[in-house]
Amino acid sequence: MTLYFLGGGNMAAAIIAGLRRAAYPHAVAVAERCADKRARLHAQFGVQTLESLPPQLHGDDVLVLAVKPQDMAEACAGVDTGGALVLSIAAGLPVSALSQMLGGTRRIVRIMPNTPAAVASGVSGLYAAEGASAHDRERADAVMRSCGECVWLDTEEQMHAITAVSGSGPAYVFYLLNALQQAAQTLGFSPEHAKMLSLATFRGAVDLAAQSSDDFAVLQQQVTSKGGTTHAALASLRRDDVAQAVTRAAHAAAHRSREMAQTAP
Ligand SMILES: NC(=O)C1=CN([C@@H]2O[C@H](COP(=O)(O)OP(=O)(O)OC[C@H]3O[C@@H](n4cnc5c(N)ncnc54)[C@H](O)[C@@H]3O)[C@@H](O)[C@H]2O)C=CC1
Ligand SMILES: O=C(O)[C@@H]1CCC=N1
Repeated sequence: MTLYFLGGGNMAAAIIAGLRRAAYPHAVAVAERCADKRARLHAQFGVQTLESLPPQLHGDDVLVLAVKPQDMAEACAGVDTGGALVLSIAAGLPVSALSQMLGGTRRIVRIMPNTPAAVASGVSGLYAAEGASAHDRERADAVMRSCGECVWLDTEEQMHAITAVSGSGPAYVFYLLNALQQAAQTLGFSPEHAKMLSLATFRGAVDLAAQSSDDFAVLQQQVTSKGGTTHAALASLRRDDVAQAVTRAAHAAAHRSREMAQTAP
């Protein structure tokens, strides 16, 4: 069995890094049209790289569709899956559209991973089409478990929500990290110290939250002295409606995912 990737960009590289760290036992090959990226993937991970997929895959192979949604129809044209299991990580593209692009195959699992897969700290939402067997689900789970946690979804509709929360989510965290770094610089720290302080604060808070049985709101209270500094900062965040802004951002992502599904070929 070979695990093929169609597209070797950011997300494919993150998954391959996770697979390598977890010593994934099967051969991995990447079809990537850009020669520079092929060379980088081969040098970094030792995977086989190809300009395009072989003329026909084997029934035991697994094909990961990892091109941008708008490139998917063109990339899939002429691909003969040979009955292989297809895993699509593309945002928005429904099983029905993917099946149509791949000559009617129903053996499809949709996956919404995230880039922390690269350090085995990812979380993936998975949804199995009706044509995928229990064994297919296990194989998809085995690929993504090597990159972090897996959450199986009951309906395809839930893919929009998981895309908005954990698929796009790392970008929200990097946005906030960057904002705290910028704030630290305006308070007089060098860029290096500002980066270290922001990162250590996020990491420490996440580690604490992960190891605590308290809700996030209780942990927040434990930092906040009456009339103190945190109280002043939180009052400012509330005035700026930051919690609502985060909700609006996640809903914008889910809305965009639905739009992409509606306009899929
Ligand atoms: N970047 C992220 O955080 C996440 C991305 N995704 C999904 O992953 C997919 C890929 O996204 P990225 O890796 O960010 O994009 P990317 O642009 O970094 O990678 C796509 C790669 O596909 C290659 N490609 C395009 N057409 C091709 C073809 N016909 N044959 C071979 N290679 C071809 C491109 O050269 C490029 O390297 C998208 O569908 C996206 O929705 C899902 C979850 C998270
Ligand atoms: O921005 C996107 O469309 C992709 C899907 C989730 C993260 N990146």
